[in-house]
Amino acid sequence: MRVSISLSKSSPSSSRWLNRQSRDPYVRLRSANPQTGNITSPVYRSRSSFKLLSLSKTHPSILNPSTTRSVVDLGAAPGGWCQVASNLLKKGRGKVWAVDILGMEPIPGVEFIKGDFLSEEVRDSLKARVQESQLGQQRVEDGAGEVGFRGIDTVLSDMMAPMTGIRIRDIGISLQLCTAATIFARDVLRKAKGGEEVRKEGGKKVYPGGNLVMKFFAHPDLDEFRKLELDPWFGKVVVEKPKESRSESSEAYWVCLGFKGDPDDLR
Ligand SMILES: C[S@@+](CC[C@H](N)C(=O)[O-])C[C@H]1O[C@@H](n2cnc3c(N)ncnc32)[C@H](O)[C@@H]1O
Repeated sequence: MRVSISLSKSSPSSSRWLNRQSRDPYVRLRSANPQTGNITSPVYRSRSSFKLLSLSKTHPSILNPSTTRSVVDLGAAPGGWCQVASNLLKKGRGKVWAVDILGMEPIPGVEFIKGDFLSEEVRDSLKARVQESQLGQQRVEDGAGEVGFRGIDTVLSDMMAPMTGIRIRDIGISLQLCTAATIFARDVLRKAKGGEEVRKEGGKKVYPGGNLVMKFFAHPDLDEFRKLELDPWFGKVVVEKPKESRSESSEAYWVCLGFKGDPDDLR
């Protein structure tokens, strides 16, 4: 049996989607030459890029060209967030490690692993690569000697599996992905050193320690997750719904600033 997909006889839902895409300013902006405004090949690979640009404008410490040197991007394909991160860090000496179940075209300065982040093997491989690369770099900079793992400056997670429309299931998947990303982030993020103070830069507070930016879907179970698993571990946790995120979507982002480490060790 041959199955054909036709855009000419579109179903009501695909017409709605096409209609929405044609009216979406961020879909158009994605393809506009920043100098001329003419539509060319896409500047960013995804509409999501504008969400990260917006989040980093509000919270500059998550991708700061002079202080951020290492970024991990979870659920990275097709690569919009990686583009934003590697562009912002270009002036410094930043490096990005990215993971996705789907493949991704290469981006300079980004090391990509194709795999399911829910698999322990994939998480271990990512962690090993990050640690090895960072230690290698420090050995060169410090002229060998005893060097430790400095820790990652920012972990980003825009991971989301395709929505099933069954709310309880979609929330369950979101919780599962957030749990995996949080456990990983706790393992690799740079920890604030004892005595390091919150400082101000450009009128904004900068919390010592690494940062985690993570997509979630609004639900009381996820509020509970934040209270138990994020708030005690970071200097500050805020919920952001960038204007580029569609209002009909219940997605939002936790911006977790200043990783403090295990609250039990701090008591
Ligand atoms: C919203 S898209 C990310 C878009 C990306 N931030 C960008 O700007 O191009 C969500 C991504 O999460 C990925 N994803 C979902 N579950 C995953 C998993 N278990 N492991 C790895 N990637 C996963 C999907 O394959 C998808 O590419």
